[in-house]
Amino acid sequence: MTDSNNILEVEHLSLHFGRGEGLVKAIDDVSFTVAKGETVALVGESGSGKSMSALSLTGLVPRVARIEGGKVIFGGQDLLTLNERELREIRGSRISYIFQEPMVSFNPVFTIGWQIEEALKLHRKGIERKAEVERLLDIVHLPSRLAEAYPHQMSGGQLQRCMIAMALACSPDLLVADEPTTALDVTVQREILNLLAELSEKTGQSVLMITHNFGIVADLADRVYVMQKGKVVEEGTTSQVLYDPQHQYTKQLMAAVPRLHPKEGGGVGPRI
Ligand SMILES: Nc1ncnc2c1ncn2[C@@H]1O[C@H](COP(=O)(O)OP(=O)(O)OP(=O)(O)O)[C@@H](O)[C@H]1O
Repeated sequence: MTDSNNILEVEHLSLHFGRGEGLVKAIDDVSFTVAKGETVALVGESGSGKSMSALSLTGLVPRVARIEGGKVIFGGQDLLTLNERELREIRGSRISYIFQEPMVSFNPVFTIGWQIEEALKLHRKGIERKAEVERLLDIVHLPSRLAEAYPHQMSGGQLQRCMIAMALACSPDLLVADEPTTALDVTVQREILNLLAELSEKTGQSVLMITHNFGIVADLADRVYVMQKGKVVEEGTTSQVLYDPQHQYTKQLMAAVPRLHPKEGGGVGPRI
């Protein structure tokens, strides 16, 4: 059923790899929604199907993957029915991704400013690009002079901020952040998470967050879907899931989050 407040509705999505003995149901009848301005987390351990769920929105799954059924309703259309050219239009302009490793997402031989300008050329013709690059760097709290820097001249945290600026370059309706802080050290993780929280609060950006870390969920998400072996095993508002988890797997995942103050108990800690 379509709710006009939802920006994304994934319905009964299934995606398989292999056949027979080697069959892997990477996504097994998964449904979730993201409303306008909402931050939704897909959380689960490695291999639970989070990334495939995020990538299948815009057809970024490996060639050997088979979509076995379901719908991805976005902007009034089912993205699973679109061809590659149509999907390319959506990718980067209406749905943007931030991945774990910012270093591999940038071309080492061009400056950051040049690369953000290229994204603007593709998706937002007719705007003053230099000024827009400055504005985007400012949104992610980077000085405009870094437009002239090359990727190798930046720290991991600065690069991840640039990645976010790049993802915002086309004012996407949905930002998909796939483990955006996993490759960063702890204090930098905190800064990037604060930035994402600020974006969603100040600009109403809808975010789909992929994470294995319940600490991140507690800080950022409005609602949570817990995934295990390709299925959603529990869903609810963040406080429902954190404070009153129903499924044994959710309880185990929460117990696995290291606490800064183990003796205090309670809460999902830590705030990384
Ligand atoms: N190219 C592939 N060929 C076969 N199986 C794959 C392939 N890519 C992913 N899978 C399988 O699909 C399942 C879901 O993978 P997915 O990457 O979505 O998990 P995940 O929850 O995002 O974990 P991670 O955080 O480790 O990426 C896993 O069982 C994985 O082994």
